[in-house]
Amino acid sequence: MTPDEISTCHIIDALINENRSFALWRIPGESPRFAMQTSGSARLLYNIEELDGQSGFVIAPFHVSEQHPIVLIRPDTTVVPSAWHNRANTMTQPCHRHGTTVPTVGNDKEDYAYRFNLFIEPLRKKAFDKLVLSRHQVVDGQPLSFSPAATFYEAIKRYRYSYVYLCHTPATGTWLGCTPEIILSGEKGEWHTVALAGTQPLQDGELPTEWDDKNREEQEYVAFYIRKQLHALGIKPEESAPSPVRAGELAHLKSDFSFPLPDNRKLGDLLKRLHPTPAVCGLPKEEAYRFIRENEGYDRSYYSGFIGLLAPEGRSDLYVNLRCMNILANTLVLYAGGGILASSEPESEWLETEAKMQTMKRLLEI
Ligand SMILES: C=C(O[C@H]1C=CC=C(C(=O)O)[C@@H]1O)C(=O)O
Repeated sequence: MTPDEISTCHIIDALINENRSFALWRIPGESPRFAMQTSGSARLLYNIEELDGQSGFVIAPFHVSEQHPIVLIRPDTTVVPSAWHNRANTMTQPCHRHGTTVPTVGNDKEDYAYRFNLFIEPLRKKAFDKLVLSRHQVVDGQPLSFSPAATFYEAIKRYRYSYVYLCHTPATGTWLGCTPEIILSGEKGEWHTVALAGTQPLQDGELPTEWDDKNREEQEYVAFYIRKQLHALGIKPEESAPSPVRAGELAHLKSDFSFPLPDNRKLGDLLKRLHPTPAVCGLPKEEAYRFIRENEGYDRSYYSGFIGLLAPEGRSDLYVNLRCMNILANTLVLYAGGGILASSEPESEWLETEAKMQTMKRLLEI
């Protein structure tokens, strides 16, 4: 890192310790951007539609609750403050990191196998077409020198094709992630979303050319759902055929949807329709959502929610919060999941969640 980057990292880590509301993010192919709210508190919302007409940096959970509200940072500065500089330099160790509570129930292979059996049963009985089963892993004992900001800078170098962010608010605590999945991006009359699903490792660093039926089917469920949601709004999107894309050391199948929007002040309504797509939830949606919340055995918190800049008057870039971690004092909570179909095998699904968690672990060298 350059001396400038090192000093920026000290400042950003100090902002976390001071419990400020800010976000640092990098859209693929662009330079990092920063936004912070210095006066007043970030806005807490309890309904996705309330995002209509709002602008700011959003962090929304998988399931909105009192404990996990939608948080909207309304930035009044986009420059990393230098006023913290001296203070940051005199700090010898991080203070308590504010955050959400650590989910405590099961994160091991045995628990995953138990949950897998709960999920596969209704899939085999055709009560669901698809369900996404996720898990978390608690990593304790981070060295005092662990720097969220330095991890962000490492991530932007390593993951060129992912959206990388570091965000802190008093309500959400600190989150960092590297996600490949857009939920909604665009400006003026040109909007974009994607159907992303199906996973394989890169083969000798290259995108795989062969995709089996299970992966194709998994991705088609997401595409089907997005098509249906857009059609219900009278939108006829242009849709590309699925093709493989990179996400770190993994590859997924993705199809792109491009469409105009009659009213950019209704982005909350559209997000409410899209979230959660079958890339993180399942089909049929409402039943799958309920099933996951009742049977997954833990609260996903902000994992598999969405995150990013909402700007109805400018450009919005919102992503599904995947390949992420919640950074707590001395503890990290990592998250990953995968789509389960009736044909899924527990061992390969487990290995897929392990591979997805590696996206964060590689940054920690653990
Ligand atoms: C749910 C996750 O990934 C989704 C996105 C791409 C591929 C997926 C899959 O193959 O299962 C998942 O739907 C995750 O990373 O935790």
